[in-house]
Amino acid sequence: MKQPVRVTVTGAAGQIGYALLFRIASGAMLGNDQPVILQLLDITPAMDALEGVKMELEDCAFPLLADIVCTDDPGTGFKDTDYALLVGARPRGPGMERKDLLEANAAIFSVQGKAINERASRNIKVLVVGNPANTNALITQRNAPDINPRNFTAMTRLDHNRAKTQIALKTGRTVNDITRMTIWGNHSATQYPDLFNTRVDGQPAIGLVDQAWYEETFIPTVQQRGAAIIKARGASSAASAANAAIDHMRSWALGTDGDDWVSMGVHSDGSYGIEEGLIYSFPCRCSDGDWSIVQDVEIGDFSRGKMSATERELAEERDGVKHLLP
Ligand SMILES: NC(=O)c1ccc[n+]([C@@H]2O[C@H](COP(=O)([O-])OP(=O)(O)OC[C@H]3O[C@@H](n4cnc5c(N)ncnc54)[C@H](O)[C@@H]3O)[C@@H](O)[C@H]2O)c1
Repeated sequence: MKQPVRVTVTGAAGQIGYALLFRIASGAMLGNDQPVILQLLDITPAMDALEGVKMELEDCAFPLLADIVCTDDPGTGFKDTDYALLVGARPRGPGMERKDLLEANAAIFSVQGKAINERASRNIKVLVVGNPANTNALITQRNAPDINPRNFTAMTRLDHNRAKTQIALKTGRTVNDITRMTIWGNHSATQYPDLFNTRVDGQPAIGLVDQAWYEETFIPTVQQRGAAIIKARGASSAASAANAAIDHMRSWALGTDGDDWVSMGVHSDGSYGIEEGLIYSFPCRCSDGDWSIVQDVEIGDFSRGKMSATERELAEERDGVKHLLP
């Protein structure tokens, strides 16, 4: 049996946490041979609820679950941790402007970045789920200057999975037939799901649908899916978000399949002309616990316009919290 690794989950008492922790403990994220120690971080008022989640985890008698730590102290939550899923975030309250939301989250993620810098494993892999995910990831990264900036990522895998299913449904195939999906940019309504490079059974997806459906139905459906779920369910997506977080970390830790790729919000190195340093979603392949941006993906004028729009939004979000970045 391998040595246990430490996995920190913030916002562990929330609804995504509830859909996430049991799957991490069962081996779905890091494999059936990898024991885990769960380090669960939430705020003080959530400690009773978190204790209840811990009791349920214990009651599952998961063979891979080596220990559970519950805490409201970031220093304890991130101590020696190998993987961190930053789910807890401040939701938008009534009358709250976008700027207020960015600032409230900047406060949370700067504290967590500092704790990661001081306490976590130097090889930590960080996934930010809490919104605005890309900018929260940037804030966390900037507050952890001793850790490689490539170790901080933001989740666009839910958008990626949504887009795969939408094109599979349209073309009468299954998700197994869909490869090379890409979500470019921000996890927001400006994200750009690219069908020019997606393959359906090896054929370019764009050739199987008409441009009007692509622009007027597919793109808005993927971009607005989160809002559609809130409207239908009366609560935001939780199980599908948890599933995407598992997929993201599993791909990063254990690798992507063959010549397929996945979408990850990662530190831009200037690829495709995207401003260096932004946390931007690119097509990525993973192996040996590392990711790389897939190069030479075809970019036409339509894609370029959409990629630039979502890049501009990310630059604006960053500028909105500039005074809070070290
Ligand atoms: N990237 C994506 O695709 C995606 C998808 C769905 C949801 N989300 C985001 O994920 C986040 C969590 O969603 P949820 O439905 O689980 O929300 P939730 O309100 O059910 O749970 C959030 C939890 O975070 C905790 N929390 C708040 N501040 C904290 C802090 N400073 N430290 C630790 N914990 C803290 C809260 O106490 C709560 O338990 C939201 O920001 C949501 O917008 C992202």
